[in-house]
Amino acid sequence: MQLKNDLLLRAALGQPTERTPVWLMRQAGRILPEYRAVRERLSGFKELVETPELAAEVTIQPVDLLDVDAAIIFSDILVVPEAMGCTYEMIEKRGPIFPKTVKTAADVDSMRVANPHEHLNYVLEAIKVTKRELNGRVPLIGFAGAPWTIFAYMVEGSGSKTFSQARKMLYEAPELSHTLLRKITDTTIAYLQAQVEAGADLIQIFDSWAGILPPAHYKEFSYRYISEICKALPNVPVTVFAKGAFFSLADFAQLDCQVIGLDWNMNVQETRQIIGGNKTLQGNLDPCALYNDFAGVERETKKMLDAFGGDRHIANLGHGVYPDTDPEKVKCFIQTVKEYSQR
Ligand SMILES: Cc1c2[nH]c(c1CCC(=O)O)Cc1[nH]c(c(CCC(=O)O)c1C)Cc1[nH]c(c(CCC(=O)O)c1C)Cc1[nH]c(c(C)c1CCC(=O)O)C2
Repeated sequence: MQLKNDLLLRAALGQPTERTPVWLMRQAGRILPEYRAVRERLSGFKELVETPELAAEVTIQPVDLLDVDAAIIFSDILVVPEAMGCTYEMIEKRGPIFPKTVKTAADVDSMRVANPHEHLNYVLEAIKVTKRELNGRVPLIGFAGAPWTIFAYMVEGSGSKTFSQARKMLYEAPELSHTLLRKITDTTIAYLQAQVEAGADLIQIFDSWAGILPPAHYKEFSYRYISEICKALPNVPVTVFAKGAFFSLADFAQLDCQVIGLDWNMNVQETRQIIGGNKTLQGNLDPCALYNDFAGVERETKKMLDAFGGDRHIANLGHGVYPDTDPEKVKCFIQTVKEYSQR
């Protein structure tokens, strides 16, 4: 189906746009009272993720309420370990935990390469329902975690400041680590290809825990698998967002992907120089800039837009929007991008 607003796709592919497209990582979620209303009727986060009609409803909420230029399918990166046999629980106000972690050769052996049509069909259904209900208003972004970030949760068993259990495994058992990363990568490739078949218009890979690895480990245990995933998705624009991976940007310039996401620590001009002119950059306002008053939000957003200079840019935050952000400030960010970037 023809998209009515294809700014995101054109910007990703380096085609001219009348203005800079804008969306927010984690736009579907707790910042919206309308999301919390849906969520409160349910047993928990997983019921929402696993019920395609409800997932579609909250996916579309930010398009209706915030007027963003893209929808991102409501799901989580942790559905992948679950499909492989490592189930998660989402604990209110604390985050995810995995009752059974993956550490030994027997644990790794017990993990399966998931078949997306069998083990993740609820996400594919949610994409189909969302595409139907969006009716071409804006593109739909599909996503998955990078294998290293998924590995980190499976081994650690929860969020962590250091993920020292996961990093320890890379030193103690590098081959076993690769065996697990291989299974995660194979699952992720099949899953993302299925998302594209189901209707996803662009794919984003989240490497949320990129920044905790030393550069050599990053190259060996993360970058090479991301590179493989990009190569397996030749027919759709791909965004790689690796938080904290400033040390790997020269490698990222070589990826078969169209867009590189910047976190708020990354210097825009330096990143552009390293990446070169053939990729689009996405980002990178500090999520905390949205705690400013309205004039401050406007000022910081304009500064960010000036740094990117208009072309080959998708406006976003440097990481997910924080749950206690005032939706009116989010709207101010979006409106400022739309008005100030008019060409
Ligand atoms: C690391 C990571 C996770 N999940 C995700 C990442 C990568 C992006 C990043 O770095 O932020 C990705 C994610 N999670 C969610 C989305 C939905 C789409 C969107 O971006 O709007 C996306 C893209 C929903 C969610 N995933 C989660 C919520 C909150 C759960 C709730 O409704 O109570 C939502 C809306 C829960 C979640 N899921 C995860 C954690 C650590 C937590 C708890 C802390 C938190 O809330 O941020 C794992």
